[in-house]
Amino acid sequence: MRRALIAGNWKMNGSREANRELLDGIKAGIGEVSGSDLAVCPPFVYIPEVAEQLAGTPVKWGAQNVSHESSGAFTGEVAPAMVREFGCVYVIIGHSERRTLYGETDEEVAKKFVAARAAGLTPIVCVGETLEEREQDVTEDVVGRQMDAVIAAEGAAALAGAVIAYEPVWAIGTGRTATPEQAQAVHAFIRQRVAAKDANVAEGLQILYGGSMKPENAAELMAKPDIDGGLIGGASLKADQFLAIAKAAN
Ligand SMILES: O=C(CO)COP(=O)(O)O
Repeated sequence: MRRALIAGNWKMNGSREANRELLDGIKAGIGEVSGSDLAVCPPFVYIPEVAEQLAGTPVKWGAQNVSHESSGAFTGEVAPAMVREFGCVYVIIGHSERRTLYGETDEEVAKKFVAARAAGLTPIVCVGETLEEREQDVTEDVVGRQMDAVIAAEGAAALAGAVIAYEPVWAIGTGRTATPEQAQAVHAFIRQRVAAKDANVAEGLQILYGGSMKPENAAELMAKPDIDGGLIGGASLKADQFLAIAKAAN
């Protein structure tokens, strides 16, 4: 039985004050959540403060991106070991916003995956198709290609303990969620893609859904056999909504 993971991707949102309020709210309600792992991924600058505020709670934290380099003349970049030093357990890799707005390629994502693992981080690798790709009926080609790049980097065994997030680009921040059936179909495809190389790793792999997941649709999505949690954007900025989604995973 795979454990559920509910991870909040705060994106470029928050302030010291807003973060404290959000985390206080999460901490106050955490007692009612059982059976699933919780994590938040704030912007880099807030990580040390978030780490202090979450120390000793069951909520883990992570980064939204890292460099594939470990140190050196890479202005503006942050190395995996640096976020690890501040207690990050997770790092989101290859979010569609990074792929589309910052030109991250499958190869770049694969390199970041390798670097994150080498630093002891758990990568949450994002994959997903655009609306145009779905309409052209090439969702499996796109997601298969994105998965293959990561699998090819170090072999399927490297996915043991990693996390995949299926985030259809057309569902992110749009209020338009994939139906549980649409999501399940792609999740099953992803698991199958890994199983073709390593059945054990595929069986244990946490595959999250992301894209307008809300308290109202979370239970239905996570009831599907291959949906093991959520990567939450907007709803992770409200303690009550984030907790309600976590409870829906119970
Ligand atoms: O991109 C997402 C999480 O990484 C999803 O964002 P929303 O939940 O705001 O649609």
